Amino acid sequence: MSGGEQKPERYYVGVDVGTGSVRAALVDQSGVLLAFADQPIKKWEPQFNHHEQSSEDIWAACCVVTKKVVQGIDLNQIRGLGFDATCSLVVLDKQFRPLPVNHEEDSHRNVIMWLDHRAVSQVNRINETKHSVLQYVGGVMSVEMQAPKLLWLKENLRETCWDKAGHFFDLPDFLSWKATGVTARSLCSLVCKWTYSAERGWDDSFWKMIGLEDFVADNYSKIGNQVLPPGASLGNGLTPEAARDLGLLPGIAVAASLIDAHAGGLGVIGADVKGHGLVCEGQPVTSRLAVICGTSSCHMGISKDPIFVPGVWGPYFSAMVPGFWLNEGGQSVTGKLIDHMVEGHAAFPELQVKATARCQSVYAYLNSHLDLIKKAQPVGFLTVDLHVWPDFHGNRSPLADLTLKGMVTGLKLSQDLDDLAILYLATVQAIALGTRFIIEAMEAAGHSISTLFLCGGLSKNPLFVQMHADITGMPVVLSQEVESVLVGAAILGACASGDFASVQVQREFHSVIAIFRKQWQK
Ligand SMILES: Nc1ncnc2c1ncn2[C@@H]1O[C@H](COP(=O)(O)OP(=O)(O)O)[C@@H](O)[C@H]1O
Ligand SMILES: O=C(CO)[C@H](O)[C@H](O)COP(=O)(O)O
Repeated sequence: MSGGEQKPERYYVGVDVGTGSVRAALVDQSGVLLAFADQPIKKWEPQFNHHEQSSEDIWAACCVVTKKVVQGIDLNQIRGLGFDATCSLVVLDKQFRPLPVNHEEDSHRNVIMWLDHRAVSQVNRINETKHSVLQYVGGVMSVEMQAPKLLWLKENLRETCWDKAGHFFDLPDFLSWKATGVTARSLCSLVCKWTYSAERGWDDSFWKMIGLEDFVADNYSKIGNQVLPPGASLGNGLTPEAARDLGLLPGIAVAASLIDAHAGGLGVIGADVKGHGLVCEGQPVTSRLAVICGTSSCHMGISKDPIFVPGVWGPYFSAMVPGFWLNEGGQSVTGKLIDHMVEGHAAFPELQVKATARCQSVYAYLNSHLDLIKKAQPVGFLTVDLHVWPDFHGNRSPLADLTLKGMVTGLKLSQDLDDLAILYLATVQAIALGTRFIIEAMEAAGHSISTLFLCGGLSKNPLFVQMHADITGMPVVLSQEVESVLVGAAILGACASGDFASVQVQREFHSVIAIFRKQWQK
């Protein structure tokens, strides 16, 4: 700027709580990520299909990573803070203390994780009601949503948990409460996981029909009766106590949160694609599908009018992009499945030794190993005799059948590194075929999708991205900013501060770094 004072830079902090770790980023006004930190979080699996976490452990990790990313920055320049998180269920008593969600009465473990499948009997009974709210979750409620888990707590932990409970939070809303003391819930969590309607609010008849009339009787105070759009500013901002914990100044704006997949969707779906020759250039944003690939994969497609896709969650109004309906397809375990297949193979110790010797991750090593053994054929052809059915944790979309199991066909007696590499490739291909299956269901119902926008941990794996391009036949776009989920969280903070008028930021905020196109024809 000539002749005048340079305006001080404005910064935003985004905090992303994934399944395995918490990440934070310091982001500037143009969406550039200036600092990044991550920290693992604890998980417990006390019995098969029971997955638990600790809200105190998660908050402590949020504090560690936030302090790290703001080191050396003038705290007065930090204008806003946004959180996103997995859609896990946090249980607190009337004084906001953690309550146990387990038979062992370990109150440290007060979070039922999103992938927990303990409430099978409860979700089956909920689905048998055929209540009209089910139309808005793809026709069938998933065991991973909150209503069946709440019913499980009432039926199984009546005295130790249910009767003492004062607050049930989706994890993203727990974090914004912890930062501000405001118990308002985000429209995103309530619409996507709790059957709330942006247009009609709670449906009393649903909760009465499934045996959770308690919530109606107390006017939904335990699950949320104040609902705000993602990015809305909460109360008076950061409380002095939370500011001390996080290493920030009290009073900075804190936003109503988003679920992690939705923050990723927001972080990539508006990318500026000008000049890349992509078919979606100049087309409505509804021709784009954001795919957020971490422990799970989530397929976020938006539309101007509601589209009912059997087996695909939604349509949800304004749950990700304001004014648009959202359909959310999903595969419950994708990153977790790849890790499971690779780490469980007899040749894994050998792989670890070889990858370490080359200072590579096991996945970078496997990708180069596949390149070596493919000879003249495209790498995808290495699996003509080996196939994986990827529903090791049930099928979220589009079959919506949690009883499905995984399958591998074409196994041989040998268990060397070549076999491991090919099994890994077949798993990645199975996941990409699952994405194609979801896209086909969405298109059959009325979506018209031409381009995929990927983010999340698996988007750092070029083989995973290429297989999505080969198998769907669509170009796959990666954003300049690899940590796009964190960009989504930071956008929330910018919106809460008033610096951005809406979470729908200008396209220039996120630019494209790489495009993967289909490499071979059948
Ligand atoms: N550089 C990488 N190459 C290959 N896979 C990766 C890479 N980084 C992360 N992943 C995979 O991504 C998954 C985790 O993604 P992430 O987005 O961190 O998950 P979450 O948000 O669920 O915690 C894991 O399965 C991990 O193996
Ligand atoms: O249900 C979801 C989003 O609606 C996600 O699967 C869940 O939040 C877990 O996310 P991640 O795989 O990033 O840990």
